[in-house]
Order: sequence, then C-alpha cells, then structure tokens
Amino acid sequence: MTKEEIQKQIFQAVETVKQTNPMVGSITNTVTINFVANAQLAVGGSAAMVYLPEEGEFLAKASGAIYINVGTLLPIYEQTLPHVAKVLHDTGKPWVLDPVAVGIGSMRTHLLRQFKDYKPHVIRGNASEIIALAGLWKLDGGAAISKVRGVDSTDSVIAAKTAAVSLAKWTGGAVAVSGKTDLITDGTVIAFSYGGSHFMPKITGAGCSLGGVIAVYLTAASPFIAALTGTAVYNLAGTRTEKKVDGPGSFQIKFLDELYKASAGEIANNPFEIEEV
Ligand SMILES: Nc1ncnc2c1ncn2[C@@H]1O[C@H](COP(=O)(O)OP(=O)(O)OP(=O)(O)O)[C@@H](O)[C@H]1O
Ligand SMILES: Cc1ncsc1CCO
Ligand SMILES: [Mg+2]
Repeated sequence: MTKEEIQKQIFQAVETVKQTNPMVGSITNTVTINFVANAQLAVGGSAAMVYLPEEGEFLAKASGAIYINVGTLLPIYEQTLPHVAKVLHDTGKPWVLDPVAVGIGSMRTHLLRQFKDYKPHVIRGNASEIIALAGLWKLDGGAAISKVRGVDSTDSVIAAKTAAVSLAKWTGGAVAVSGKTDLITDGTVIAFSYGGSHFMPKITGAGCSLGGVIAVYLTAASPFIAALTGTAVYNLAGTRTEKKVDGPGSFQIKFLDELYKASAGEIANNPFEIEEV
C-alpha cells in the first residue's frame, strides 16, 4: 500500500464513522470509563459499557466492534472476559485489547494468557505492556512480565518494535504502541505516527480512550487502518490542544473538543511514515 492509498483509507474510515454513528461496546476500567465513552462519542461513535457476562455477549453481537481493557479487574471479569472473547472469536467480530498493567496479579495474567487463542484484531498498549504481553504469549521480542511496574510505560516505543511485529503476526491483526512517537504495525509494515502532547501522559486514560476510539474505527476499516486512524486523530488533537491550555486539567476537557472538530482530511494528513518490516 502506498502512503496515498493509506491516507485515502483513513479519510474513508473517519467519514464512515461520522456518517453511521456505529455502536461499540466496552468492558473497561473504572478509572477512565467516562473518558473512554466521551472520546468515542466525540469522534462520532456510540458507546455502551457493561460488566456482566450476559450483557457482554449481547454487546458483542449488537456492536460493530468491542473494546476490552483489563485495567481494574473485579471478580466478575473472570467469567465475563473469557466468555465475551470466545463469542467475539467465534463470530469473527473485531475487537481491541488493551492489556493494561499486564503482570500485576494472577487473575490478570491468567485472563491475558487466555486471550492468545482468541486473537484480538487490534492490541493497543504502551511499550512496556506490549513487550510484557509478547513475553506472556512466548513470542519474539517479549520479556518477563515481572518487569512491569504499573500502568505507566518504562520502555521506549522503539524497544517494543519486535514484540509488536510478532504479536501482529500471531493475531493476523494490528498492534499500536503508544508513546511520544506511536508505532503501528500489521506485521508486514510499520507506521510511525507523529504529534501528541507532553500533557497526554499527565492525564489518565489517554491510552484507554485511544483504544476505545480505535474500536470505533474498527467498525469501518481494517485493523491496521483503524489503529493508524485512531492514533492520527489523537496525535492531531493532542498537538492542537496543547496550544490552548496551561495544564492537564484543561487539557483533558479541550482535548475532547479537538477530537470532535478534527476533519477526515486533517486526520488523513497528520504526519506519518511507513517502513517495511
Ligand atoms: N511524550 C509524549 N508526547 C506526545 N504524545 C504522547 C506522549 N506520551 C504519550 N502520548 C500520546 O498519548 C496517547 C496515549 O499514550 P500513552 O502511552 O500515554 O498511553 P497509556 O500509558 O496506555 O495511557 P493510560 O493507561 O493512562 O490510558 C497516545 O496518543 C500517545 O501518542
Ligand atoms: C490509573 C489506572 N489504574 C488502573 S487502570 C488505570 C487507567 C490508566 O491505564
Ligand atoms: Mg494504558
């Protein structure tokens, strides 16, 4: 795919979402659940959050795509997550996995290990999470999960390149690694997406909501294009918001306005580079 072809597909994904208001269900953490829903609405999607197995199954069938984020686990998730992931896998419904804080606790480890066979269409995380998930799944570029400190990254995006490529090859989907420069790969090509703001790691949920927004675009595009489109709108909106605010509090609010205002042409033109794996 040439750069122009990729830009055309990004444009199309954004336009389709704005025109169709696709429903995307989420099972996500309680810290950032409201911000995830607001970001999904701002780009043109429709949001619904649930906790229970039966309701997750309902959403998996009724939604165009699903977002699963393991940030704050509760006992019910031990039933909900494998059940919903199996429904998604069996029905071929696209979904995004955010393996937040992989390495904390045995339940998180057990659930994330199970997801290997359900092959999420997009895996989105910061560099440390991507390296740790590849380690948990025993893929190239992975490292022991014991190195993860919490929800924030301690590794550079480029250090996660091999892990991202091997995860994408395993799932047949795409992987998005967030950081100062974002890396998106489908296992054959790598895109580097530029922009964002130094305020983004100073608010909670920039990454979580990016995952939710990628799920919205996944209703209208391939995993690679959806991941690149979500990342591009985040980088564009982040750059624009930074110019208008003087701290993380106002950043969080104004960022939603910039997500809402970004046009398909502006998102497709946000700077990115492509290289072969
Ligand atoms: N230093 C930075 N400069 C510019 N943009 C950044 C920077 N760090 C992160 N971002 C942007 O912030 C967004 C979220 O990435 P981040 O790596 O902070 O996710 P995360 O650690 O999973 O966040 P959370 O778990 O709090 O939701 C991405 O769009 C990314 O491009
Ligand atoms: C801070 C935090 N703790 C668990 S999930 C979460 C949101 C960012 O990943
Ligand atoms: Mg995160």
